[in-house]
Amino acid sequence: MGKKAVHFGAGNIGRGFVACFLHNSGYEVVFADVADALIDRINQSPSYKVIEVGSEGTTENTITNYRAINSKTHEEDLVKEISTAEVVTCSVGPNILRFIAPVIAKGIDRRPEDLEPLHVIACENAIGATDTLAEFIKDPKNTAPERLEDHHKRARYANSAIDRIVPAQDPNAGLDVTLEKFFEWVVDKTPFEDIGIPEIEGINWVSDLSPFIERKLFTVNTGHATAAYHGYNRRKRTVYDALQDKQIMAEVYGALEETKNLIVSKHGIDVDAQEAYVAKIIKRIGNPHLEDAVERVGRAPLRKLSRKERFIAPASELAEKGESIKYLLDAIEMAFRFQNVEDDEESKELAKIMSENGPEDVVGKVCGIQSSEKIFPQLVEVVKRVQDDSRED
Ligand SMILES: NC(=O)c1ccc[n+]([C@@H]2O[C@H](COP(=O)([O-])OP(=O)(O)OC[C@H]3O[C@@H](n4cnc5c(N)ncnc54)[C@H](O)[C@@H]3O)[C@@H](O)[C@H]2O)c1
Ligand SMILES: O=P(O)(O)OC[C@@H](O)[C@@H](O)[C@H](O)[C@H](O)CO
Repeated sequence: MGKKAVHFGAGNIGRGFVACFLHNSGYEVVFADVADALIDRINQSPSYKVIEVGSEGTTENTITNYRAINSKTHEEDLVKEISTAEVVTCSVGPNILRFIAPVIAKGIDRRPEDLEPLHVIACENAIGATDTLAEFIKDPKNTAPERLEDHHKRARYANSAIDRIVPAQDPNAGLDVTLEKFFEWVVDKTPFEDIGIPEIEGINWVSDLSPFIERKLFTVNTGHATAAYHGYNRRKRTVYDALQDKQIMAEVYGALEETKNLIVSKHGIDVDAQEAYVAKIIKRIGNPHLEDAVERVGRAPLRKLSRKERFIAPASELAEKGESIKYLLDAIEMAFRFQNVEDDEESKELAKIMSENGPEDVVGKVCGIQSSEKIFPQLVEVVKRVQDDSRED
């Protein structure tokens, strides 16, 4: 039997990056998703294309050898697939991990004793996403407590950092995915050391993931979101359009200068290396060949304004050290102004929270920051300004 991987979330990063790398490494990919039309299309199309675009030209990769299963309506079929797969990956969004955990738990529980443990790698923009998924899987609601003692013989969990810009796709593109050429997929190898790492070409296996995920989230995603939120508030359509505005570009540089101070001091990363990384990221997010709408990059503002995320995590740590966070606060203000955006439930929920709570409560509820923390009064000022402006409108 050939190698098999189950991938949850057949969306942009799922089809365009994770499944592409699994396929190129010889895996059959079983997609698990909940969108019927997408599942039907996958099962009816023997191949799709991954199209890399950039200043160096365009290259195409053809992906084959896959199937798709609806994880809601065909749970038993999926449990069987998971029980015999070598790898389970996911790119569903950090808030969806709790919903995919039950079926993965059942698949793990059913795993035959003669198989190596399942390798589980969550590919989300979040610190410790695989740990979060593992906690849901091991929750007594999903795995019987008496099965936990030897659970490690059936599954192992490795955190990862995944980086490749995949914009929302043209609705007429079918399953094809257009994305940037650059990619980085870094995975913690330590949970797999005694059982062997899965052979997936392109993964950088490391012993300490923390510098990689923080550098990625607090540079790529902080810069990206800064451009998107300023861009949205100045009626720019794409991140590229936003970066053509000199003031927005200055805000992005400013925010990344601030996070650089944290990344360099916290992880011992060389200043020159971080500056080169920042320059490369600004070029990547400003890729004129990617039509990356500010609404996609700014999506889910409650998640992006939460405690461990791209703005509040670095800004709160910098504030505790007495360092400047002016540009991060500007971006946070723009994120609080990202309200009632079409098709973005969190932006609607944000508007509701802003209209029903005082600024101190908003900072606690949305950012998870306590009044004893140094950043608290600065965040309260930001929220108050946004609330005052909405009342005037
Ligand atoms: N797009 C990018 O540039 C990029 C890059 C790196 C990381 N990521 C991360 O990857 C994740 C997915 O992002 P995306 O851009 O691919 O989003 P997307 O919306 O294109 O894809 C998400 C997919 O998950 C599916 N899904 C939703 N609920 C599900 C469930 N309960 N079970 C199974 N599938 C379910 C959706 O139907 C959709 O197909 C996010 O965490 C994102 O931060 C995205
Ligand atoms: O996926 P999100 O919502 O966490 O963030 C939006 C973008 O910044 C993100 O998808 C980037 O394109 C990606 O992280 C690049 O690696």
